[in-house]
Amino acid sequence: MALIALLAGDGIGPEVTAAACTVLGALALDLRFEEAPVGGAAYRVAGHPLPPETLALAERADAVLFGAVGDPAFDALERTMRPEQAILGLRKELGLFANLRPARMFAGLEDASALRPEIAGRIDLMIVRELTGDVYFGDKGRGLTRTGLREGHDLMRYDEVEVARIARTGFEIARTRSRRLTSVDKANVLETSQLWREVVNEVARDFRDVTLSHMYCDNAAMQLVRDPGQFDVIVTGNLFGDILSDQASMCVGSIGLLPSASLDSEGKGLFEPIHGSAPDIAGQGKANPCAAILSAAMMLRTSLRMPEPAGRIEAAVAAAIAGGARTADLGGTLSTGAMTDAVLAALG
Ligand SMILES: NC(=O)C1=CN([C@@H]2O[C@H](COP(=O)(O)OP(=O)(O)OC[C@H]3O[C@@H](n4cnc5c(N)ncnc54)[C@H](O)[C@@H]3O)[C@@H](O)[C@H]2O)C=CC1
Ligand SMILES: CC(C)CC(=O)C(=O)O
Ligand SMILES: [Mg+2]
Repeated sequence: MALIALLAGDGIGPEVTAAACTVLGALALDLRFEEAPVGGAAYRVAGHPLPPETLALAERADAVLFGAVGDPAFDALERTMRPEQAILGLRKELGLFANLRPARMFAGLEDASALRPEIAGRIDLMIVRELTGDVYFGDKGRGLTRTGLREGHDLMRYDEVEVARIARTGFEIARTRSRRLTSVDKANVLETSQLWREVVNEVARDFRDVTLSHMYCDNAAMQLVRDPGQFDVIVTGNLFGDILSDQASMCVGSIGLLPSASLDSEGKGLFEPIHGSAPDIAGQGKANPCAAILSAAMMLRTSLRMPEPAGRIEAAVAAAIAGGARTADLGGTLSTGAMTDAVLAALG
């Protein structure tokens, strides 16, 4: 029986993970759930956003199902104690360097996209985001300039091994899709990106069957709304991938639709929607649970090697949406619970 660490977190995290668990429960799979507090919820009860017991559970579980962290009540805390540190800590401690964020247009949802329907209809892409390096993990600090001005810094840094392993993931995924890989960087101005591009080109020699192109991040952001159909797999760094995936979500209708898998070198992983804790709608039953439900499907397919129920969940979400089920973010009126019911009904 597979052990799932259930880390619901803050804001809408508990609402959307509950929806995901309801859907998993309907499939009567051989899964056991163990819950632990994380983020602001953990800070409240244990004085730390990532208590050792929570990390230990995540380490011994077969997979982690994660909601979101972030709570405005803790905005004044120093950075290392903020709820968001919990997800960064989990990614680093568990070695989850590869973050897969698929974005595809669901049939019938073109009207919800920020793009024209004929453009939105072509979207089916995978963002492969490096997850344990870059400015989120480089040296950070505050100080004073020589003239007494307050300053802050976050070092952008990658080494060649970190770039090569995420590039390899990008190429391998491209091989399972249409064999087109776009590496996104900012090599015109960043030394880190020049190393990134150099190493991606070196790794490309082992994947001659994949067509590699390079694009600067600012252009990629523009192309994502101009002609997203040109992209199949995008491989990029932590910061650029974070931003581009939120943007991609609006191209397909809502941030409430995009799931993610964060994987280590053996395929063990943490599965979470790409969105945050959404304090503006927390506790109101407004959250779209689809991203969390689809994250549970990614968990089944990727870490637990259960492709059949994963496919059933994905098909049920698509069928519910095709049948007109819409939460407020998609222009509809369904609550989180009613949207989950629509998915359950489509599950049969
Ligand atoms: N992995 C994580 O735990 C993440 C945590 N955060 C944290 O979450 C908190 C809020 O951050 P924001 O920048 O507001 O980003 P957010 O993703 O939480 O929300 C952005 C906007 O999207 C909406 N939204 C998000 N998820 C939705 C859903 N499932 N259904 C319908 N609407 C949804 C929200 O209502 C809000 O208007 C912050 O503390 C942030 O640091 C942000 C991103 C990821
Ligand atoms: C705490 C943030 C780095 C999380 C985030 O925005 C993300 O992973 O998408
Ligand atoms: Mg983000």
